[in-house]
Amino acid sequence: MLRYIWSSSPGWTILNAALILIRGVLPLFLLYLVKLLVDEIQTVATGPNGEDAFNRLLGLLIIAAVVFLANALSASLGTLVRERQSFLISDYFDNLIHNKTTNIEYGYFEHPKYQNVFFRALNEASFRPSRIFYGIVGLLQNLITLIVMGGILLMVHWSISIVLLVVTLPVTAIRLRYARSLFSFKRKNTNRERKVNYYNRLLTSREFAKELRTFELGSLFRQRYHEIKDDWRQSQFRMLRSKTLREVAVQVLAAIAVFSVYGLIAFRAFQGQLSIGDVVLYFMALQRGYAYLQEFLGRISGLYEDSLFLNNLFEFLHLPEAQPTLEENEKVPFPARMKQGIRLDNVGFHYPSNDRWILRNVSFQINAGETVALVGANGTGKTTLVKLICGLYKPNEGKIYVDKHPIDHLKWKSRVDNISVIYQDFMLYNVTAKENIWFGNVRQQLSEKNIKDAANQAGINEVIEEFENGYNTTLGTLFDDSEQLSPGQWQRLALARSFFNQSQVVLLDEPTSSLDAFSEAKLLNYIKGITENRTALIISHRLSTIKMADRIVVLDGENVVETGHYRELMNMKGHFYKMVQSFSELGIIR
Ligand SMILES: Nc1ncnc2c1ncn2[C@@H]1O[C@H](COP(=O)(O)OP(=O)(O)OP(=O)(O)O)[C@@H](O)[C@H]1O
Repeated sequence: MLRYIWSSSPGWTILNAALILIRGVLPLFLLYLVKLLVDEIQTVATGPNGEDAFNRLLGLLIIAAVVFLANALSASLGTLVRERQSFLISDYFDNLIHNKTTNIEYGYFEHPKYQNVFFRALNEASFRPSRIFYGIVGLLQNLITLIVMGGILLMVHWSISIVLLVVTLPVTAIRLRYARSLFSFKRKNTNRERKVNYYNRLLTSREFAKELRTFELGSLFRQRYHEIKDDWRQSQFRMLRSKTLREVAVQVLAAIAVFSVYGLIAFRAFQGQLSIGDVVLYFMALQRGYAYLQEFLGRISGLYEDSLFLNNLFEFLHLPEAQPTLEENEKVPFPARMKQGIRLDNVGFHYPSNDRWILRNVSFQINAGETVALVGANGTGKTTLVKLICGLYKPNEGKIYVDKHPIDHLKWKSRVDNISVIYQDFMLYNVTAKENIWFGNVRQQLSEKNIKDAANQAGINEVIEEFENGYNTTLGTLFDDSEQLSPGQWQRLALARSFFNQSQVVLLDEPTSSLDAFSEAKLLNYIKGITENRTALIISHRLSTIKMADRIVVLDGENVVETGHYRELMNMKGHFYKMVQSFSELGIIR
């Protein structure tokens, strides 16, 4: 991190170091000038040669004013420089985090065990690194001041510095202990803290606002929020209270020790060993020295606390990444023109969070150029299968092939270019309509014509063109001058995204679930057109969509139970037939 700061802005770093030095020394210089001033005032007031002494006094006053101003200016400049450098630190950590979140396996995001790690790291990451930086700068500044201040106090008596150190150490020990307990308390209670955050989100964010009102869930959620929060806050408060009580006890002892030293200085002044200027200097040095020492040790405990919390960030940054089966340069590109298609060979899969098999011994082929409909009751693993083909998860057993190549032997980028997908929970990007479609493949030119073609194929062109800013309209409800689409229109936009990507394979997970019958009929024609030259896997509960497929693969209880064309399967009067019968009675398959 320090190397990054230095290499990004050596000039600012040097300025910062110079300011640390100046800000460390100037207050002491000012203190010394005050002593000289007091002595000089005494001389002017009592001495015979008034004019000379008065000129010296004036000179000292001017120097003190300049030092005072320099001290104030260096404080303002210091804030500016530190702020500038803290931007760099926050950029540095943002880069580390974003690099990790975009590259770790997708599975981490769906695994409850890792939600705590994510929460702890990302919650603290926004401010801890900058705070550590501020802490180190302050610590260095304090250290310089303290060394010189210690020297001044040594002039009074060697024991004063030691007394100050001894009386401030117990408070520091108490704070360090508290930092450690707070850290382990927060780690142990991450789940509770996440729950509090969750209920807060339920109460405050847009996505829940509709149901919150229609089901009148507000007071229930508020009650739960407070129950968890109060309990958690009380435990935290108890820890804080015990720390404060201990601190108060040692502060009383510290005050007694400090005032004994004041007494010692006064005693030596009475004995005529110190001038009034000396007394002022020592009194101020003692008072400031004590304050600086407290600040210094406070910063040490603050830094200790911040560094403990930084462990959370490192825990996240060190989450192990998947070992690729082959290095990227050993992988082969996706076939320029697929010949055999996609083949699943005895695929078995369970999610990392548990051992329950979702798919077992699943074998079937999607021939090149063929459209296959994957059907099955809810929860039979259809979406999971899409995630496996997209490479979000790896099968625990068996393999998936593209032609003769195991799918994980294909170069990742060529895989992304050649397999486009619409997930069941596709994203609603709050960006322009144009970009929403272009996101289907950002490696392709953002050509207005191709975007419009894709929108036309998905039947969303007219809707977009009606907006005042056409394709440049920002969609959603998050930003000014946006236009919101209906769920069906969003779905068509998502389809346009996948049409924009001129991929060989399209995977559509319930692509027509939100469409009205008219749009669906129109869209099915488009899908037919689109899938004519492509290899397609469509998941759907809609009979109209299923019927369109060249072949149907029926999933049930972990594996494939039937495959064939719609007519064949209906004539077999097997699983699919029963499913169509019962589902159409229930209205699930339409
Ligand atoms: N991230 C996950 N972690 C653990 N289990 C999961 C996860 N995602 C899904 N499952 C489980 O896997 C099973 C299959 O889910 P999947 O979403 O693949 O079903 P589906 O056939 O697509 O269902 P639907 O028709 O409702 O869309 C379900 O029992 C579900 O509980």
